[in-house]
Amino acid sequence: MLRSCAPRLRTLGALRGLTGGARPAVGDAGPALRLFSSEKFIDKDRSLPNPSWSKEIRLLFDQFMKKCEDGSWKRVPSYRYISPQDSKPTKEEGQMSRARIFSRSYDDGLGFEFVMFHNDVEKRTVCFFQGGPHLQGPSGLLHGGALATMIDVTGGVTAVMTGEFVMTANLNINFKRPIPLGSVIVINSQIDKVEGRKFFVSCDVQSVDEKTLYSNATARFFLNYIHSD
Ligand SMILES: CCCCCCCCCCCC(=O)SCCNC(=O)CCNC(=O)[C@H](O)C(C)(C)COP(=O)(O)OP(=O)(O)OC[C@H]1O[C@@H](n2cnc3c(N)ncnc32)[C@H](O)[C@@H]1OP(=O)(O)O
Repeated sequence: MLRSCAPRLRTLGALRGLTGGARPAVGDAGPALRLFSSEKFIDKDRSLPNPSWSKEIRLLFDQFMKKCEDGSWKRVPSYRYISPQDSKPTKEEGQMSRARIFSRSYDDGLGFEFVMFHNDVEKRTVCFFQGGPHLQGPSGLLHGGALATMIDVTGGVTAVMTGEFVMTANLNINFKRPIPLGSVIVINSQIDKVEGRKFFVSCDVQSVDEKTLYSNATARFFLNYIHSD
């Protein structure tokens, strides 16, 4: 029986519903923003171009927004918070009142700049990602943990759009080639199989011209039941 994550689940389900089947505005997840608005607080959808986006990621964005016109693809909105309850300044004191989604915790251009598009029929998600200067690992290269985060989130979104609220059970990543910091990469993620509450996902990470395979990964995401006591 789902309890404490029910509101979150409802939200994710509703968000999935919006992106999965609702009447979407062209390429958008429909009125998803309303899910995150309250009288005082409207969380900004961060999966939209901002001045830090390079020409390359903007071009990819435009290409996929066109693919959304027939409804086969949907742009996945992305916010600093995962549910309306989080999106309003929480009543919690101290540090926890500042909790937000890790991959949306940097100012524009400094960290994770990305946009995802999901295809419900093909059960796959494409993420265009541009890693900012605060994600540096070895000099001039993207930190492996930053790439792992994007693989985790992209795979998680692929499962969420197919299932409901998920938790990552494991993530197996092969780092094949270093990724120049600031470059745009393409993360392709798909559901390989679903066994009960387990989603088996595979991802590959390529350069935009598809000439370089930077990484490949497999992951398992679990529908996260909160067992009744
Ligand atoms: C639109 C945008 C929205 C936003 C969308 C954003 C998506 C965000 C995605 C990021 C998500 C995260 O980072 S989540 C944060 C990182 N992950 C975590 O903190 C997860 C911590 N771990 C757990 O909560 C738990 O271990 C679970 C939920 C993973 C599994 O617990 P459980 O459900 O109790 O499972 P349990 O009964 O132990 O085992 C059930 C079966 O699964 C198997 N199993 C259990 N763990 C594993 C494992 N790690 N790898 C393989 N198999 C496993 C067991 O062998 C057993 O097999 P059998 O006997 O059935 O054969």
